[in-house]
Amino acid sequence: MDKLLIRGGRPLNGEVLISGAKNAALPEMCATLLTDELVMLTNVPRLHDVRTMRKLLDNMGVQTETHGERGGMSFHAADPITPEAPYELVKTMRASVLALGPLLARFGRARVSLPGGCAIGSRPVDQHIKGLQAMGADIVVEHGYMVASLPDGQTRLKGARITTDMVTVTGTENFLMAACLAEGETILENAAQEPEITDLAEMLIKMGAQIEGHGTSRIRIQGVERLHGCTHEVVADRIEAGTFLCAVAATGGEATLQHACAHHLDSVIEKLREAGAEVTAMGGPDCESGPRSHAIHIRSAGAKALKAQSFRTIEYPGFPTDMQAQFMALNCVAGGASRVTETIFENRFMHVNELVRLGAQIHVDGRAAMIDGGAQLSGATVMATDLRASAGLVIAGLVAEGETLVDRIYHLDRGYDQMEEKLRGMGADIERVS
Ligand SMILES: CC(=O)N[C@H]1[C@@H](OP(=O)(O)OP(=O)(O)OC[C@H]2O[C@@H](n3ccc(=O)[nH]c3=O)[C@H](O)[C@@H]2O)O[C@H](CO)[C@@H](O)[C@@H]1O
Ligand SMILES: C=C(OP(=O)(O)O)C(=O)O
Repeated sequence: MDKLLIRGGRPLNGEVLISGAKNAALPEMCATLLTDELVMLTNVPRLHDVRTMRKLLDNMGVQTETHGERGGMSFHAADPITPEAPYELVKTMRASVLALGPLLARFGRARVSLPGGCAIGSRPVDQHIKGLQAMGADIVVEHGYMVASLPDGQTRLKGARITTDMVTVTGTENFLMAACLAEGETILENAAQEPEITDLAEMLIKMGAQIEGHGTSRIRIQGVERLHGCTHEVVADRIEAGTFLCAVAATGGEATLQHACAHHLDSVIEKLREAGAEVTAMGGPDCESGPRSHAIHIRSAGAKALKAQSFRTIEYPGFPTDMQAQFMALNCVAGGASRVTETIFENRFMHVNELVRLGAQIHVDGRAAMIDGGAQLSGATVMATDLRASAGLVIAGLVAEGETLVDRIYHLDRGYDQMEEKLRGMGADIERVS
């Protein structure tokens, strides 16, 4: 099993290229199931989850191919397609639930295993099921599978007004994809507003979908009979960018994150600025022109010169839960006390015990973690427990004195594209060991 060996205490400097977003690429790969024409994605990140999703699509009968160095990947879901996502392929990946909406919309039936993914909470899919049922699907859960079909004589889902009990990212994506091929109008109330949803909607519009209001809490979709092929560039990964920003803030240094869009990270950047780091957005106020014209510059005098910041995780545009562990690592070494409240997932503090092993001062009380900053971390062997927890431990290792060994980095490989190469390129002493 691979581990990361980090010798801490070096500043990070230079340039780093931010990859396409895992959380946009995965739904967009599923969206290719909505048409029998060829779909080309570019800027697809090289990640374990992407490879798993590709295997899942291959297994259904989709013809997939990679193209060139720049993350090009084509998908051709021509008939016959087996509308099934088996447990063996989906057990490590939550995003597999995103196959349900497109399969049901195009083929009128689907059999999708209940998903796995990071162990950060119970993560039910009741809202997905309820929403698709509102669109006329019959769905039963049996033997660990969601088995979905349309009533006899019905060939398409029906448009519906769907109001979810809470804001759900993959739920919104499933309904959005399903609604594109449904009969009539679907209105999604309480929709998630994450940039990855906007990116997915823009891809679907290129495929011929009629969508309005994406990026707001009310999305309106007019169903069409068929969608066609398109070429689409995956939006930059704001969480990868945020992770590198926290790493540079903690170690000190000056770096430019190419292709990253500052606007997608407003809540994190505001906290970094309040902490005392200098962060500059480059390439305009929004990200509509695509990832390649944007960058973020950061300069930090190092954690000792920064002030720890309290925050609460909340849906976009609030502070992302996927950045909680990384910013907490920064708070451990920046000066002063802070409070981090996790409101999205009930079990997303598993990195705390590992950070404590490195010398951090953290006390957890329910959904809040109280951190006494200014810790002098010292290297140790720590265990990665989930994707973003792993990233938090890497940041802590980069500032800790001596050697830190981060074990179980298969979690990290699910969602970060060549993280250690990128960090090494910025001056970190980090290597992968078996
Ligand atoms: C592949 C992907 O894009 N994953 C992201 C997605 O996960 P994911 O889409 O799984 O997270 P959701 O937005 O659905 O979850 C939000 C909250 O709603 C609850 N819930 C959700 C659906 C449901 O049917 N029932 C239910 O109770 C969840 O347990 C959680 O407490 O959004 C999360 C929250 O921003 C991010 O951490 C993940 O990185
Ligand atoms: C928790 C995450 O991923 P997933 O939803 O795929 O488990 C994440 O991206 O931080």
